[in-house]
Amino acid sequence: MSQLKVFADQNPNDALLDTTDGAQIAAELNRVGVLFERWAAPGEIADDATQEEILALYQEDIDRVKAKGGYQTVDVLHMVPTHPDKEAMRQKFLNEHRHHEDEVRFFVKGQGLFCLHIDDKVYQVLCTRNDLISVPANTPHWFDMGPEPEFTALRFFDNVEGWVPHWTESDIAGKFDRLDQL
Ligand SMILES: CSCCC(=O)/C(O)=C/O
Ligand SMILES: [Fe+2]
Ligand code: NI
Repeated sequence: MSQLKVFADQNPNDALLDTTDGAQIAAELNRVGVLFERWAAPGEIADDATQEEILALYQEDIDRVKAKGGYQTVDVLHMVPTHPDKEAMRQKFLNEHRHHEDEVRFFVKGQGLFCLHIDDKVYQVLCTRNDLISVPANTPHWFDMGPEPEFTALRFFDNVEGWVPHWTESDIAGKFDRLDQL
């Protein structure tokens, strides 16, 4: 189930808000410029569905998001607990970073924890199946896929280079709970 926890950035132990209500999650995030949507499932997706099949299933929504945000490319990131580089990939996303473009992700399957550092707050957003999140460009954030990652996500990019991080060098991410500690 999707979840939002909000913390003061200096106090990782006491959540100011903890909700699983989709409308409240969207409203709280919208207040700080983050888009959160829950999409209707397009039907069952086979475990062995190809990237092309997944993109075709969501073509209408993809076209809408691309047109609205001016995104050029979309890819499908598929993570499984048996991925040989899962620990290295987890560590990479776990360091606080920014992108010079919006971070727009849609969860086709599985889950992941986005942690957004906005002003003096940290917004921990557990995204699950059918969730879209759009984080404005240059927002400091980190992401935890957990020790046994399992998700399929659409990633929208406004450039052809794809994923480009700019590390903040802050150690804040290490002070907050991870996906396996929620
Ligand atoms: C769910 S897509 C992988 C995470 C990612 O691309 C990112 O930038 C996390 O901050
Ligand atoms: Fe990111
Ligand atoms: Ni930069």
